[in-house]
Formats: sequence, C-alpha cells, structure tokens
Amino acid sequence: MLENAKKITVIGGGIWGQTLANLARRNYLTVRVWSRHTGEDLGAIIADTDVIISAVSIKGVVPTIEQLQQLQLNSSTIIVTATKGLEPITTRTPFHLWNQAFPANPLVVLSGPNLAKEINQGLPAATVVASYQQKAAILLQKLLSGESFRVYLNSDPLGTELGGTLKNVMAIASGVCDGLQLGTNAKSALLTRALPEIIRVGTCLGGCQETFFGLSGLGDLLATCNSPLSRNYQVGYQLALGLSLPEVLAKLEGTAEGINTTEVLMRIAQEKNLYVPITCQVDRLLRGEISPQVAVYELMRRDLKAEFD
Ligand SMILES: NC(=O)C1=CN([C@@H]2O[C@H](COP(=O)(O)OP(=O)(O)OC[C@H]3O[C@@H](n4cnc5c(N)ncnc54)[C@H](OP(=O)(O)O)[C@@H]3O)[C@@H](O)[C@H]2O)C=CC1
Ligand SMILES: O=C(CO)COP(=O)(O)O
Repeated sequence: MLENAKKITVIGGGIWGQTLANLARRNYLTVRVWSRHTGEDLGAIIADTDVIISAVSIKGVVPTIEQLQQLQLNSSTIIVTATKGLEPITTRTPFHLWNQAFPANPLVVLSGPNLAKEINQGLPAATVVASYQQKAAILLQKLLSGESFRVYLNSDPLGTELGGTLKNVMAIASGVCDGLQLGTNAKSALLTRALPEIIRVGTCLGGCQETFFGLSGLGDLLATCNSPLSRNYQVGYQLALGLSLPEVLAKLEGTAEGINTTEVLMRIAQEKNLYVPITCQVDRLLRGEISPQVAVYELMRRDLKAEFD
C-alpha cells in the first residue's frame, strides 16, 4: 500500500512520542524518533520525511519550531501536533504556533483519551486526527490505525486540541476530589460541571461546541480524570494527601501540562471575562494560596444559579 511507504519522524522522545512511534511501527512504517538528546542531525532526518509528528511538551514547541525553521522543510511534509498545552508567553495553542510558522504545510492535530501506558500494553483505544486539510488527516488515520488503535477524523483542529488541553486542569481537580475521598456524587458533579467550563473557554478560543462532546473533549476528560496513570490527576491527588507542589513534582514521571495550562488559562479568562470557577480554585491551590479543603468549600459556597446559565 502507498501509505506503507511513508517515512515518519517523531520529534520528542518522551513517553507519548515513543508510543506514537510504536503505533506507526506496528503498521510497518519507517519511523525515526528525534529528541534533543540523541545528538542526531535533525536536518538530515527530516530531509526525506513525509510526516513529522511533534510530541514534545508545550515548553518544547517554540524551540522545536525555531529549530525546524532553520532547516529545509519540504512544504508537502505533513506536520502533526500531539502536544496538549498552551504556550505561556503568547497564550496560543500549538496548532496556532505551527500554522503561523509553516503556513504552507498540511497541519493535523492528534488528540484523544490516550493514556500512553495503556496503549503501550496493547489495550484498545481511540483517538482523533483533525485538520482543515482533509487529505492529510485521512492519511494519518491510515498510518496510525490498527487492531487496538482506532483513529477518527474531525475537521475542527482547534476544538480537538483545546479539549485535550483544557481537561488537564480538570484532571488536577479530579485528583483532589479522589485524594480527599469526596465520593462518587462529588466526582460526578465535578466532571459534569467541568465540561461546560471547558466548552465556555474552548468555543471562545475558536473550537466548535460539538467537538467537546467527542473523544478529544468528553472522552479525554473521562480518561484523564479517572485514571491514576494521568500525571495531572496525580498532581491533584498528591496535593490532597498533603504534599506540596515541589514535593509532588519531584516524584512525578514526565510532564503535567495542567499546571502551566491553569496559569495561562487564568490570564485568558481574565482578558476575555470568562467564568471559570473550577480553574480558579485549581489555580489558587497550585499557587499555595489555599488548601484542597478550602478549594472545595469555595466551589460549594458560590452564589446559587441555574444549571444552564
Ligand atoms: N503521556 C501521555 O499519555 C500523553 C501525552 N500527551 C501530550 O504529549 C506531550 C508530551 O507528553 P509526554 O511524552 O508524556 O511527556 P514527557 O515529559 O514524557 O516528554 C516531554 C517531551 O518534550 C520534550 N521537550 C521538553 N522540553 C523541551 C524543549 N525545551 N525543547 C525540545 N523538546 C522538549 C522532551 O524532549 P527530550 O525527548 O529531548 O527530552 C520530551 O520528548 C504533552 O503535551 C502531553 O500532554 C498527549 C497524549 C497522551
Ligand atoms: O493526555 C493524556 C491522556 O489522554 C495524558 O494525561 P496526563 O498528561 O495527565 O498523564
């Protein structure tokens, strides 16, 4: 098959980059993983690559883009962004940053309920590839799909990306909820109220409402908020057990993007006058201004309101 001849370069050798590389290898594709530490010449690697998958954490997105801008990137090379975060200086999403830097290249967002450790065990999972360039998304769907990995198409890259990014804040809140043993009612209320908060922000930033009810929105919210495998959930859980944020981070394997996202999201919410009560309490908790118990109290004692205001 034509797609089997494609060459893929994954940038970022963290757990998500390695997982995506393994998924492509299962389909007998030629895959190379490049990271800052491999010492390999990125220019030589991307010279004949058909697809670049960026799986770096948000702090690596701008440095990666700047490095690629120094190289000769073919305008037909498809760029896939799999990062779930907001860039702190510009508050932009990776989709915006990649699109601005490489406007001629087809750009695809990959996001969904995808806990890397489960995928590496071969457990079934589904994800979304979203693009304004449908041909590129269809190619990615073919390249990554397999018996245990089902890839859906979507034409709303921003909404797809924002669902995966914003749920990380909610995963911290969910970890707090479980760490404090607040019970199933509290957890259901939290996750149900988290979705409209995500939608309020996500649609204001350009995502389509419908997308947030799909795999990359509600799907990823459920996965991340219910799994101890999630680093963001672990941050909230360990804070609820009484650890300080530096203590939690010292023990954490990999990146919890929700910490940076919370801070950036608060700035966006203030600028755009968006009501983000859960994010606001997560922010105060991460800053060490309040305890987990006070965060819960503050959420519960807000003015009473209609459910769908
Ligand atoms: N883990 C998961 O289950 C999933 C993660 N994601 C998202 O994918 C992204 C990466 O996650 P994950 O692999 O888990 O994170 P890790 O912490 O395991 O890896 C971080 C990656 O980012 C790269 N990086 C960090 N800073 C820089 C920098 N300044 N310049 C260049 N590269 C940098 C690292 O590069 P290097 O290899 O050179 O050290 C590494 O590859 C995150 O946005 C995450 O939210 C999305 C879906 C699932
Ligand atoms: O995005 C993820 C699952 O879809 C991974 O979650 P964490 O980054 O919280 O581990």
